[in-house]
Amino acid sequence: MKHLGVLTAGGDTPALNATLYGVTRRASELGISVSGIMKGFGGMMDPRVPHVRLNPLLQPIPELQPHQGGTILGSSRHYIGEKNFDVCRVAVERLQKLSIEALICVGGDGTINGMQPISEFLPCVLAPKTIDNDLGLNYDGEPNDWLRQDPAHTPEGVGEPTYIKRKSPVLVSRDTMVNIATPGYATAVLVVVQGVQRIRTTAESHRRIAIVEVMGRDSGFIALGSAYGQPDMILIPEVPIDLDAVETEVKRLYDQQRNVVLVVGEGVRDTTGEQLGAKAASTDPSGNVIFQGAAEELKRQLVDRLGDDYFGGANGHDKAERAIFTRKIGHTQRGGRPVNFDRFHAVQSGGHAVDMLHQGDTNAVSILNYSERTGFTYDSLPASRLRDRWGIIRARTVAPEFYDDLLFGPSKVGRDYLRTIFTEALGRDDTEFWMSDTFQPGHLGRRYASVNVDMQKRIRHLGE
Ligand SMILES: Nc1ncnc2c1ncn2[C@@H]1O[C@H](COP(=O)(O)OP(=O)(O)OP(=O)(O)O)[C@@H](O)[C@H]1O
Ligand SMILES: O=P(O)(O)OC[C@H]1O[C@](O)(CO)[C@@H](O)[C@@H]1O
Repeated sequence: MKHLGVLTAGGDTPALNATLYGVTRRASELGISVSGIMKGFGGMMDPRVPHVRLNPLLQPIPELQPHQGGTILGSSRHYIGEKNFDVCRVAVERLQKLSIEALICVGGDGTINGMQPISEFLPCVLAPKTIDNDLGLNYDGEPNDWLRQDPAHTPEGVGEPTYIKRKSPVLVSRDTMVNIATPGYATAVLVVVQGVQRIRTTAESHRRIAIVEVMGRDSGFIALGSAYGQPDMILIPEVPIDLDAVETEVKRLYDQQRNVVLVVGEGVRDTTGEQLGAKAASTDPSGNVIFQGAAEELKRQLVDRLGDDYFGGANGHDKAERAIFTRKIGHTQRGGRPVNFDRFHAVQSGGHAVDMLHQGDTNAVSILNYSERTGFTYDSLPASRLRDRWGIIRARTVAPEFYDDLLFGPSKVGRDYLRTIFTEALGRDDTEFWMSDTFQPGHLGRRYASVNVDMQKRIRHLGE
């Protein structure tokens, strides 16, 4: 192999450039040229194939910095369709005209679906990324435990098939997980933890209830990690919200400490299965639900239940509406400098993806596993092992073993999982960077220099 392509697809994470760096560094060691395709699958589908040579003379270009958040290639949710083979064949022919012999896609579960039809024509490997930490399995064989009920077999006899998961045959723990964590997750949790700690003291001062909404469409891993910020209650999408239980606990806490901090995953559901934040739902180009606000909806429900009288008098609030406030941590979770854990593993994962292609793997995923005996190790997983028998890849969710719904937080097994990732997630250079960079006087008089400006100058097109 002399030349490979790489692209970044889906939502960005702080560790994408680190993965691109790992790809480029390992490829350079092997004497392989790397071209970055701009803006995910969208760039591949563009007849002019905008691309940038990432290692001319087998040296990474200076714009490619592993500690810089985001992706210098840009990303998109450009939809291809899993069976759109004709379009993919034409796109691959264009890559071949650029002499690209294999492709690394940096992305999440959606990206594997996009990669699937392309892998019919070109060797492809996925290097995982996603702040949601939902790419992987709780245990080997998990997709085989899904059952489908066809509408013909339901009393109504119409509608879409429904899927339910059989109870897991193993006790899930960090040791059973396939791909224990995805680059980007640790940094997102850091941002959430800092947010929760800051919200706490203002909620304490003003005797308020704060509802903090964090990302994670179907998976509560980010919410679970917020436990490091010591919120009083964590609500995850995997466990339907019992509003009576939430109200009782909120009142108990508020009566005692005159402030409460709740963290909610954006995808939390009520007991009917409806997502709180999707009441006025719309979707993005990949078909993912765009949430309107689970925290706002939960606030509405608590305002109704607690009422103005509860907060009046000694607590100094006229209205429940003022006493309860919401904050979305939002896209700050996705940006900025990646912490040491993400940076290190993203670089390794990118390098491993190159080795996988070099060894002849295709339609496979570079994964990070952990066991007490070996520590962290890299492995290769055929993408098909993530699919159920109907071909669906499901977001990995927080296993019941990881969450205690009476404590509204991580269980012992969940805490063991978090410790494995976070105890050494920060490096000394993370704090040094923070100290030296945050109030650097030079920032005051200098405008932000976007890497996009220099990257734009490097873009080449097919035929040029
Ligand atoms: N079923 C599918 N068939 C073909 N392409 C798909 C499919 N699902 C997603 N894709 C494409 O894969 C890319 C990434 O998908 P998506 O936006 O769902 O992000 P992701 O890889 O799951 O990462 P994240 O959810 O963490 O942002 C997009 O370009 C999307 O259109
Ligand atoms: O930036 P966008 O396209 O609004 O996407 C937001 C979504 O992407 C993610 O960050 C990653 O899938 C989700 O947690 C979130 O719901």
